[in-house]
Amino acid sequence: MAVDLLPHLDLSPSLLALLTALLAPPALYALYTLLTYPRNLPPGPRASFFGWGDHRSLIPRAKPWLKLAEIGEREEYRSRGYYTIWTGPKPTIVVSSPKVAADLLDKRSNKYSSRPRFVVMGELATGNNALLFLPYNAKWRNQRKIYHSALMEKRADDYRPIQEWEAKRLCWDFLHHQEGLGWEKYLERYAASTVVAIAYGRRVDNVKVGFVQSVIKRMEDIGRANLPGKQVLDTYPILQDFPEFLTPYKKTWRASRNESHSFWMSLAETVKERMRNGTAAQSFTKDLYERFDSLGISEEEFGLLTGGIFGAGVETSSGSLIAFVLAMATHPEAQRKAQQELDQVVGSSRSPTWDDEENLPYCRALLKEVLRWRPVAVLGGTPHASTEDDIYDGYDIPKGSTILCNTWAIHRDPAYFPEPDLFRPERYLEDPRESGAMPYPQKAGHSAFGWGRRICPGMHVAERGLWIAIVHILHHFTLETPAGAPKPDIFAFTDGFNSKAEPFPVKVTLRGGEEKRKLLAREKEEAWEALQAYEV
Ligand code: HEM
Repeated sequence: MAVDLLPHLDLSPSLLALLTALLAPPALYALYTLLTYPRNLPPGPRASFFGWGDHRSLIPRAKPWLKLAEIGEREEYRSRGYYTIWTGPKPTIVVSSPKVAADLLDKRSNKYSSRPRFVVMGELATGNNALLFLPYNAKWRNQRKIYHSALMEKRADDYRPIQEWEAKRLCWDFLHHQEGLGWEKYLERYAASTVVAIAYGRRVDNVKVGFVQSVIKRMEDIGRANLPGKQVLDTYPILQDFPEFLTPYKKTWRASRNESHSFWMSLAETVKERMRNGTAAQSFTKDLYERFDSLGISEEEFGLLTGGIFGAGVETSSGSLIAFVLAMATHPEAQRKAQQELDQVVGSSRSPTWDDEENLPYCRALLKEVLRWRPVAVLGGTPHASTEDDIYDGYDIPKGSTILCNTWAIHRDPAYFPEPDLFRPERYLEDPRESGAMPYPQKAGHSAFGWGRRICPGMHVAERGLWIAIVHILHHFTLETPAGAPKPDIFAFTDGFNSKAEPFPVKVTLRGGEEKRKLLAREKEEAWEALQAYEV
């Protein structure tokens, strides 16, 4: 009798049959995969359970990029710049070298532009309709084309006026912050307002309003849910096929999907309402409503596309601006040089404008260095997956592998960025051949916006928004650590797939006297008037 084989467990035959039915398919699948998998994968740390699925215990749930970077630093992987780990039935290739990331995701983007299977966020929570989690398929291509048409470099210029007006409003906020904590909320408001204006043609005067808080919370939840190895369902998608009574969470995620859809559509509805009464400002949502019939998307895709801008753009932009303030508070020399350049080019009687950009190379380099020094999307945003078997550098990378680019490690590779923790905009002005640094394989000089065909479609809008805010702040204020306060810790960053600096106190000093104050007041009034078109 089968039960006698397990004398200590008093299992009834029917329970045993049920257990066998449940466990046999995954066990056979695991065995099949183990036996048929290529042996010649890029080397990686040993996993204890027959090399199977056990690296999750090696990688902490909090800030995994640090441990992943540390493994990449080990003697045996350092020169190669990548290694294999297992967090489920498919291998994950962790990349910490700029060259390898560019070789795979940029140069071979035809093979490396998909996503791993995201059972939770992709299938259950968004019904395979959200661009960020979609595999490389026709639906993804269609959505990507829609984003491209609205956010490409030329179209990004259309959003410059709103970014500039909001930068003036931001300066007004900074004028009223003397020293201490709490200044981040001004940057969060700026980021939310510019991004929401692009998405829905409405501005945000206070980040505490319900719909903004709701999106921020949603993004934090996604961030937490989306870290590698965090979701057992993503690790073992086969669990998804288990009957509903064994997987009650499916119901919860379905409810969450419906609730999200209603939320995104309620935001879009406000645009429709204003289109009806002729008061809608230009926005991505308005544009999509006008072209809806020719777009070939469902209503759910529509809600996720319009909400996606909001979701993807706010936390990333504000986190980058917070990193900028951290850099200024800890590297006064860089701040002084940027201010000198601004004083020479702009003078003190006006604020910088877009026309000044080409004459401000140091400020442009400073923005690049912010994005390099403390990238918000520390693990490259969302991992890529391969859609074909490949051989790289003599190693097999089988179809379906996850490619996890550890941007934190990539941006700290000393061969490309000597003394990587130093904030040094000069890196972007020096000839790499003279400075001894290797030329970065991506044209931008950093990978803060990702790689290849999945590269951030909002990067042009984002860069413009960061640039105009940064030059306004630097031109009008000096940022420093208040007297008596400890120097901020440049390594104190939050967890989540978008990571930002932990709060630290800052002293904000106006660069100039009464004339400067009057200039800021006047510009704020002008901006305020122009922004009325975006008030709801
Ligand atoms: C400083 C600000 C931003 C940073 C650092 C950033 C970074 C990133 C990164 C690293 C990715 C993943 C790329 C990859 O998979 O290789 C990404 C994807 C994405 N970003 Fe951004 N982003 C920013 C702002 C924005 C803005 C303003 C928008 C919209 C207007 C946006 C929309 C998106 C979308 C829709 C995706 C998904 C693309 C896809 O999966 O095909 N982002 N972003």
